[in-house]
Amino acid sequence: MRFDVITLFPEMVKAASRYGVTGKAIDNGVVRLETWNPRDYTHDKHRTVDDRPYGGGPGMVMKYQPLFDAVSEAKENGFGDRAKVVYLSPQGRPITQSLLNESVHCEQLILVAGRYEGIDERFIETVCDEEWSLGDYVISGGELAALIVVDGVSRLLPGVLGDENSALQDSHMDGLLDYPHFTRPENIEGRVVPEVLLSGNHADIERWRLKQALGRTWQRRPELLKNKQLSDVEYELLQEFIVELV
Ligand SMILES: Nc1nonc1C(=O)N[C@H]1C[C@@H]1c1ccc(S(N)(=O)=O)cc1
Repeated sequence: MRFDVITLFPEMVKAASRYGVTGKAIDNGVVRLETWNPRDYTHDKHRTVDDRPYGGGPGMVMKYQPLFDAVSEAKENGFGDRAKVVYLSPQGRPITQSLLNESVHCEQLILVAGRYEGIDERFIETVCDEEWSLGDYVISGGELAALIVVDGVSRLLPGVLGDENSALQDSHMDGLLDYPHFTRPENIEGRVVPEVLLSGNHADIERWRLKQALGRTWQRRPELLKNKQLSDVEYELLQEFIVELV
């Protein structure tokens, strides 16, 4: 899979991609990451990428032409019109696990990281296929959002995490929050590891983990359960969790 990030700060993106899961995926060739700087596609001596907003108001807006040319180069260097162009902005579709799961099937994701107050609307309308958002807040640049997409999708690719299952068992992978995790020592200042996890009984452990995931989701993010059709076993486990609370 190929990611192309359109960014005024390519070094920021490249540096952050050298570590962890993304770095490993790039090193073993499962992922290719390229950056394209709109400033390299300007034609004036000041290498202008932004300008004042029509209608007045604070801040600057990123210009259409440098962005357009940078995306065109990324497409030409990649999979052409088979690439999906995504603009990262607070106006976009929330970046959730299901969005990341869907994106695993893309051959090339061109991620446009905005700066300033945003980008010329005509670029979004004519060049971008989709708009995605980290959440309902404004950060200084779309690069962090792009890096989250690169990391979140890369870890789902076969061979990246080593044991593909661990990505599938992640929190939110099945619409639930994760169960609690423990490692040595067994006792930390009197706080011990749940007995079931030391039993070696994998069926009991799996049941306990599912109960914890259901219970934590009910406690912390009940709205996630609205989208989930609980099986009889899951419903029973959640009831058990709630009863044990009181
Ligand atoms: N949240 C986010 N998820 O992804 N990117 C996010 C983000 O805040 N990017 C900001 C730098 C850029 C930006 C883009 C668009 C707008 S605007 N005018 O559309 O409000 C404001 C600020």
